[in-house]
Amino acid sequence: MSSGANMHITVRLQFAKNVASFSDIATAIGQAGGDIVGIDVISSSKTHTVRDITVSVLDSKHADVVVDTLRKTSGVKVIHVSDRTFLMHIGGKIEVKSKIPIKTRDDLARVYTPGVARICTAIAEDPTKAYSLTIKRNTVAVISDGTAVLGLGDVGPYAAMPVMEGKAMLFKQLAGVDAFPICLDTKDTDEIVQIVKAIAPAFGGINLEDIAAPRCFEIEERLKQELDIPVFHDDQHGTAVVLLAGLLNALKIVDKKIENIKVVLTGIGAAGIACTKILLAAGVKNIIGVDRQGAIHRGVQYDNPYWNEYANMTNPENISGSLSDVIAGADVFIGVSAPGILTVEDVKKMAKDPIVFAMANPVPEIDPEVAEPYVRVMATGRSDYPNQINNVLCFPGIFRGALDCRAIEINEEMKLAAAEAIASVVTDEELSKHTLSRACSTIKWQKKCAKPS
Ligand SMILES: NC(=O)C1=CN([C@@H]2O[C@H](COP(=O)(O)OP(=O)(O)OC[C@H]3O[C@@H](n4cnc5c(N)ncnc54)[C@H](O)[C@@H]3O)[C@@H](O)[C@H]2O)C=CC1
Ligand SMILES: CC(=O)C(=O)O
Ligand SMILES: [Mg+2]
Repeated sequence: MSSGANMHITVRLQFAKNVASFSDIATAIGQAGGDIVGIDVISSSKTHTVRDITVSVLDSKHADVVVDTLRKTSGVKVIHVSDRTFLMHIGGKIEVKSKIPIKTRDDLARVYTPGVARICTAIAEDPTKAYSLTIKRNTVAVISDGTAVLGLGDVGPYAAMPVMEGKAMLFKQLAGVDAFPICLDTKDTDEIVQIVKAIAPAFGGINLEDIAAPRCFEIEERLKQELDIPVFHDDQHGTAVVLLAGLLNALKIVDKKIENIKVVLTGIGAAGIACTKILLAAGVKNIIGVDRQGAIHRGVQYDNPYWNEYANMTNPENISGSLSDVIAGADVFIGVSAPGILTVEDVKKMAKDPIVFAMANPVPEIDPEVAEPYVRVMATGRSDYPNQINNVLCFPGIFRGALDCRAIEINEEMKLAAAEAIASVVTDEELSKHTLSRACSTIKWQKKCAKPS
């Protein structure tokens, strides 16, 4: 399955009018499996035409095939190839803007020295004034060490930036929260805790992102203890909230009760452990976690202490075996693990009306188009398929609520309330196997989360 969401390339071509026609070009692209979605004439002379042809392709390899085919077409010269997703990232995706124009010396004297000194003094005398006189009350730090970026793994702090910039955009656009991407060039737990504590005065909340398990658990716990602003590991709690929201709606479609279902969840890391905990809190009784070595069960001493704890709270029948073994009879599959690990054969073994949430990004555990004929409800984490179950449905709104009521934490009750609120955005009349969730719907429910803690 393609990892490039809706990948389009734009190829600028020059072709000699007496050698090649546009239909030759269209045929070449079609034969290479590309789909023309746009044509712009750039210039035309008696002998040559230059056109920008935008082509939908499956992925980067497929793009190379299309371009190679064009290069081999007689009379055609490829001038350059661009990718609209790359174009969107040139120079980064966000910027800082002033709220007040500085037009006069008087303005300057008030926003900056000497006027600003009186503001500093006021805050020094009463630090809570930082909430009214600085950006703190509406600003969140998006912190990553780049060790578990989407499902790409440890790609490092530089490569993590596009995701963190994207999260900052979503905070702003969906909930009006100002967010800064901060990617740290360290994997040391103590150092990360120390750095985040040291920068905390500027922020009203800390959103930890894409920090690998199990280190993420300690970092979050210590920061929660030591800071008086909400600290929220999005991959754990944002994911858990949206998963529960999606499941509540999916269960209505299949008419099953949460306490009766069997759930198999793959990927017992940051997202998987938090998803399991919220499902247990919501009433699921039978949940089996599967990681690379198979089902997590009691009777094994795992090196990962979180898995020993996991074995004690899940898998009531203490079943061992591979994903293919334990999936038999499951009502729900939840994947927060790795691409392509669920097969159609596995899905066929599930109970009647299977619910499959293949949430790994960017490539899910099963291609939704392959799974679709065998499942009742299918969801992924992607924006280019129906039923997006992605923490973007949660983190902007839950922080909006937390900042507005100046909450000092985001607790379990707030997460459950957020899940129910997100689920409720889709009304019973609208609910169908293709409208489980509504992406970008945080504005409507965020107010419900904004209760003082
Ligand atoms: N849709 C959404 O909103 C979200 C999706 N995710 C996705 O979930 C995945 C995991 O993310 P995190 O929990 O943050 O990472 P993590 O690194 O904390 O955990 C990943 C876990 O998956 C396990 N795993 C890897 N390959 C596996 C396989 N073949 N079979 C079974 N288990 C396997 C790893 O051993 C590890 O325990 C990523 O693909 C990520 O993009 C994560 C957060 C939100
Ligand atoms: C969506 C997200 O946070 C992830 O895949 O890591
Ligand atoms: Mg993430």
